[in-house]
Amino acid sequence: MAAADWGGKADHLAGERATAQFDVDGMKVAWAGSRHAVEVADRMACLVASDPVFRKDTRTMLSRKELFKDTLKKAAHAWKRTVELHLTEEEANLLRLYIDQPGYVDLHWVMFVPAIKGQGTEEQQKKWLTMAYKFQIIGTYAQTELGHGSNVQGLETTATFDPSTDEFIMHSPTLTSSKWWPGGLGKTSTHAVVYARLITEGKDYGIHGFIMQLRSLDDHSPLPGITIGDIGGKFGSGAYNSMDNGVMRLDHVRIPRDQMLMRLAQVTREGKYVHSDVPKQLLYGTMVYVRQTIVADASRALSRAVCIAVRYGAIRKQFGSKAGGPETQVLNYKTQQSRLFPFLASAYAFRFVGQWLKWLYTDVTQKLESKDFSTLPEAHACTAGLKSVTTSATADAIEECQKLCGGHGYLNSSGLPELFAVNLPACTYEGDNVVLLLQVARFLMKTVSQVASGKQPVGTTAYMGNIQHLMQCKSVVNTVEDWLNPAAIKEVFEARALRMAVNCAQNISKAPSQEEGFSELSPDLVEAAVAHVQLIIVTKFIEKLQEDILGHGVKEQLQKLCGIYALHLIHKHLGDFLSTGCVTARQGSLANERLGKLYAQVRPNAVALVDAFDYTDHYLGSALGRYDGDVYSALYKEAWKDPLNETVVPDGYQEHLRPLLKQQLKLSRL
Ligand SMILES: CCCCCCCC/C=C\CCCCCCCCC/C=C/C(=O)SCCNC(=O)CCNC(=O)[C@H](O)C(C)(C)COP(=O)(O)OP(=O)(O)OC[C@H]1O[C@@H](n2cnc3c(N)ncnc32)[C@H](O)[C@@H]1OP(=O)(O)O
Ligand SMILES: Cc1cc2nc3c(=O)[nH]c(=O)nc-3n(C[C@H](O)[C@H](O)[C@H](O)COP(=O)(O)OP(=O)(O)OC[C@H]3O[C@@H](n4cnc5c(N)ncnc54)[C@H](O)[C@@H]3O)c2cc1C
Repeated sequence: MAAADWGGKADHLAGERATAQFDVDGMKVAWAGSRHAVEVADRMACLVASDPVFRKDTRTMLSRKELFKDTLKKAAHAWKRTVELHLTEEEANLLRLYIDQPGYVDLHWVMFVPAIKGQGTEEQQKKWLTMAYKFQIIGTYAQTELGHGSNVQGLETTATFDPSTDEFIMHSPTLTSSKWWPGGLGKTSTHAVVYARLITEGKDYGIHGFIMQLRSLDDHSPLPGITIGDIGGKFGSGAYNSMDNGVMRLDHVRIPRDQMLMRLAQVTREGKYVHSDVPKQLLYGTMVYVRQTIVADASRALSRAVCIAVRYGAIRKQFGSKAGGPETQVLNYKTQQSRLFPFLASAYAFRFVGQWLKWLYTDVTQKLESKDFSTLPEAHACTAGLKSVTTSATADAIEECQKLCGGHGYLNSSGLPELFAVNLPACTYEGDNVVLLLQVARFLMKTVSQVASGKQPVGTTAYMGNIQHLMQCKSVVNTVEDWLNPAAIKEVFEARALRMAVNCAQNISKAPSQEEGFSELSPDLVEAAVAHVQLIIVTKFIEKLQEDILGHGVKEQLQKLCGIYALHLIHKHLGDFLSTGCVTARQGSLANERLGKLYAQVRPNAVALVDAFDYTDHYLGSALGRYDGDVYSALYKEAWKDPLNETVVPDGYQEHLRPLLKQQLKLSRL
């Protein structure tokens, strides 16, 4: 794919590609999940790259208004192409992904539609989804308010049932109850799933979802009683500013009773509140769904940053050998490798755990359909924990990739500033990462207490059942090579996670109350949750290696990357491993020694390993990460596109620069 995109020009990275010790096509399949996935992704990426409407090379130079209009244009064009080409859902999602510009359509497909699917009755789904699928209406997900985001139970918007008219009265009673942040709400959405406190017969039944029409389908003006607008510019140029995150206030707006999403609970014609026999946590189901997709987004964002930094690192040269030999590619510096290759390994690790999480989500959804709710807590903990750990690591890594690319990484044309700005909020949206890790910790504390009372844990906490062994085992690693053994790696990760969780549980039990103990111990609980989630990622990587993986040398490269992922975590969190007694200081330094050897083995494969992500130059959007490695010409060309270069003498010269220079000159002659 990328080779076609490159169009036969000189390949400055050809030497790098020639040193690869594995079949890149095979790796593309392992990365994408199947040959079919590679093929569809290629087709959609090419469709986007070859269409001038989807150009994005001057995006960071547009004003907010221009950028927003450009987003509307791209979204409309994408829909036109979807219809004309009869794209499948899979193809349409990929098309949207490769257009690579956040916009109202994300909220429509990723939150509005799933919220109705998950919380609407069959009748409601039929009515609303029929229109949503044809884009006759555009929807968003309006949950967060000015005063509350994390604490969903603290939302203030009210939905009061009026039996005299069979309607709900939707109202924002305070300034802090204004809806604040929903994407697409500001200027685009015609409808929303609005979360509000349901009040009927004088009683507050807490948060429920309601479908509301916000704007006229004739002239797009807000409906009576609705004040609506954009919340203002956000971090970075271009980036998330293409999205019209919005504010909305409701002044006693009436909607029919049947616009309450009634799968989980109903209000009868008389105003009686009736709860279905499903857990009330299903109200949060849309967030579980989206958190799962965000893990895949994180691996994609991280892999883009790594692709840019690896390719550029192979082109960029600084300093020669003392004997006056050729200059060194910065990728050959050991410090560069030890900073960058853990990100390369993490990109693969997050990709595979994301594929597994998608499977878990599908499995849980099928169980829910047959009224088996037993795996819901684990699905919540896994999606919350993996969303948190992968997005935090990705944001940090993109920032570090900018530094790995030196000064040029700081230019918009490197693609990294926008990538960072677009992915940074993933640490906050769909649940602040710390808040979500505390949810994981809550789940772990429950599991520890169940284990203590003799219950055998299952799924991702099954390892806790091996408590006798894991609480006292000592790692058997004795040589550098021993760290190649997946069982030895898994054992120390399991022991670390379990011991940290048990320590927390013991310390909480010493507190005057469970609640006080949990609050006091929350920093430790967050670390215990991270240890558990990292264990899941390591385990899923190891399990991936047990599958049939085709292609010469592909499995061997993945084994090395798995080793790097696990051992860099041991190195980074050595304090945890030492303090819980899972490894000794000597074993820690053996792990680091092994890591250095793995970096050296990955080095000749580095460029091919990022080629396997199969990104077009269009999608990558980086002068530094071009497939052909022609970095300097690209940087030079990009610079001239800047609006400042439209004139040789800048605007403002006559008013400000000339008088200053003239005045100083006059003074110097006095
Ligand atoms: C159509 C297909 C499309 C595919 C697309 C592919 C192509 C992709 C293309 C482009 C990619 C771009 C897409 C990116 C889109 C992203 C857009 C993002 C826009 C952002 C949206 C938002 O941010 S929406 C708002 C999100 N808000 C939050 O997340 C709030 C966080 N807070 C909470 O979740 C809760 O309040 C919290 C869990 C923190 C606490 O809740 P509370 O009720 O107080 O609960 P608590 O007492 O702690 O727990 C009670 C009980 O419930 C359990 N529980 C909590 N949450 C859940 C859950 N979600 N599921 C199940 N169970 C849950 C909890 O564990 C407790 O259990 P027990 O301990 O009592 O057993
Ligand atoms: C780009 C973007 C897009 C968004 N899109 C949408 C959307 O489409 N629809 C929608 O409804 N919302 C949306 N949101 C809102 C988002 O879901 C919330 O911002 C998010 O859930 C975090 O809530 P908050 O802003 O209230 O943070 P706060 O909870 O106020 O967090 C502030 C700080 O307090 C800490 N904190 C909070 N509670 C605890 C606790 N219990 N223990 C320890 N520390 C705590 C947090 O860790 C954080 O450091 C979006 C947000 C962003 C940034």
